[in-house]
Amino acid sequence: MTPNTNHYLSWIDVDNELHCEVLLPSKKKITIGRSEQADVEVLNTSVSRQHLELSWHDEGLQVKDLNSSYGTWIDSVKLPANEYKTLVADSEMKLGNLSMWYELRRDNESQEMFQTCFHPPTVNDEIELSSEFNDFRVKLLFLLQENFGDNTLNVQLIRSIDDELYQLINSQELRLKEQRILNSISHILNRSLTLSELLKTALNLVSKVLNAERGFVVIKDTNVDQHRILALRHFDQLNWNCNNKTTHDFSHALVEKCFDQNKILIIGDTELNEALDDINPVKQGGGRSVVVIPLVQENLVIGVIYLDNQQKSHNFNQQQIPFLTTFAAHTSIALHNTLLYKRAITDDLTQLFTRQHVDEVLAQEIIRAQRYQQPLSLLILDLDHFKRINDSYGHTTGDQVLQKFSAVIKQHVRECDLAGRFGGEEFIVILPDTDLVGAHAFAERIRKATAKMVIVKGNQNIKVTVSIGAASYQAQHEENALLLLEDADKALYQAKEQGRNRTVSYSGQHLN
Ligand SMILES: Nc1nc2c(ncn2[C@@H]2O[C@H](COP(=O)(O)OP(=O)(O)OP(=O)(O)O)[C@@H](O)[C@H]2O)c(=O)[nH]1
Repeated sequence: MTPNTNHYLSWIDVDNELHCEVLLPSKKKITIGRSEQADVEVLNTSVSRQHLELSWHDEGLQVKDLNSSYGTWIDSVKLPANEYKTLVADSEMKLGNLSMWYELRRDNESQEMFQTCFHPPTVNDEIELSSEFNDFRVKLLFLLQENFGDNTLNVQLIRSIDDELYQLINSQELRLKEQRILNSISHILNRSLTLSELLKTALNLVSKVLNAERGFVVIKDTNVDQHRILALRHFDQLNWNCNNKTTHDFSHALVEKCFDQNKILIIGDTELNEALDDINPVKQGGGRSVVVIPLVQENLVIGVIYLDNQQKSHNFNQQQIPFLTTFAAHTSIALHNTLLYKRAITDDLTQLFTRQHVDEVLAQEIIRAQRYQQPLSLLILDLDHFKRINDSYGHTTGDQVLQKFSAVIKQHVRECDLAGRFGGEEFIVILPDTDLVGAHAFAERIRKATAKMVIVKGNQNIKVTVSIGAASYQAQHEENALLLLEDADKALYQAKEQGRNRTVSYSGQHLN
């Protein structure tokens, strides 16, 4: 983690408001408590006025309980007061009876680090609600007994009214709790997330709410008519191959069924389900109780969430279907929006980012490089004599070359880099946190891999080379992305001039 990038703590309160506090670099410490003096004010009676301190250390985010009355727990272990403990992602933090989920994620587009704490409704609210309802129940029971409870029939009638009232209160409380969780989930999912972030977040949230041990999300990739796993939770890496339908893999079979049938499937106990005997679920790595949830767009299943609990029978049940249906609808809408956005910023032919998106990201990266004085480099890559390929083998083969070259770029970039098609046979790679020496070395790796690339056309092997211009952000560029692009372009021109199939780094000086 780089100390200069922005780090945020964000959380959603019971009124469904999203709050955000910048931690680093402006603030190294924040406090959570019930008083106005705390940086994060949480209104819950089991939270002390100054309850907890969060601070950044080299190892990451650390928590310290400030000698609170009701205590702080991380994953059910109580923290000793005034001692630091490193918080790992995906853990549950309890301040008194207020539960918060801690989640760490990096925003791929802005490269900023977010700390996300999500908390479901406070326990206190539910206690207050149920005690009010129960008070009413007791008073009603007393009144009925006093006025009508003089014979056995009436006593039985009063008891059955009370039973019904009790069931009603319980189910209303459950609905209320689910509604609040759904609101929070929808709020979180509607933040602009990348596809894999969105699916991981949805998977984590629904797993926590339903007490699922493991899960994964499969998405239908319409381009290649295949299913791809985009999020895994406590599952070993799965090799998903939808053509291999003969496999007796339990989870695969159920997910395929969900894709076909477009409905939520709940199996309370796989060992008791006779229809599944031949699959032998537990041995084949499936769970004891399982649920699969379709994500739907215009009546077509575009993805499936699989959840299971390996030990516990009936962890999932039919009463959860209304909750799951609404959850699936929220997630499907967020997924649809994310896919639309992804399509808009992706070049059809190469599946790299579009020029417009690259321009936007470059402008943000330049601002960040300037503000935090971090290195930033840029490559412009141009295939050599590409016109000859088109002229000799035709435009379709030219397109295949562009696709294969794009795949080479994709194989080499890191998660935080951004590769785009700049137009025609010209490409661009933005390299955050990389100086000119690093950018040159990276460019050379791509250049060499491109020279080894072979495109087979009939009995001919087509080979191409690439020329690359590299440039790095300098203070004199200020916030002007065009100046940096011009430097990289000048370097590319020199690479072409010097005979192609080479990388040139821009070495010119900028004068104020
Ligand atoms: N197949 C295909 N060709 C394209 C595409 N976009 C641009 N081109 C072609 O790419 C070629 C670029 O040619 P030039 O700009 O002369 O460059 P070059 O032949 O690569 O020569 P140098 O860059 O100087 O090494 C042109 O023939 C364009 O028609 C595309 O999407 N598909």
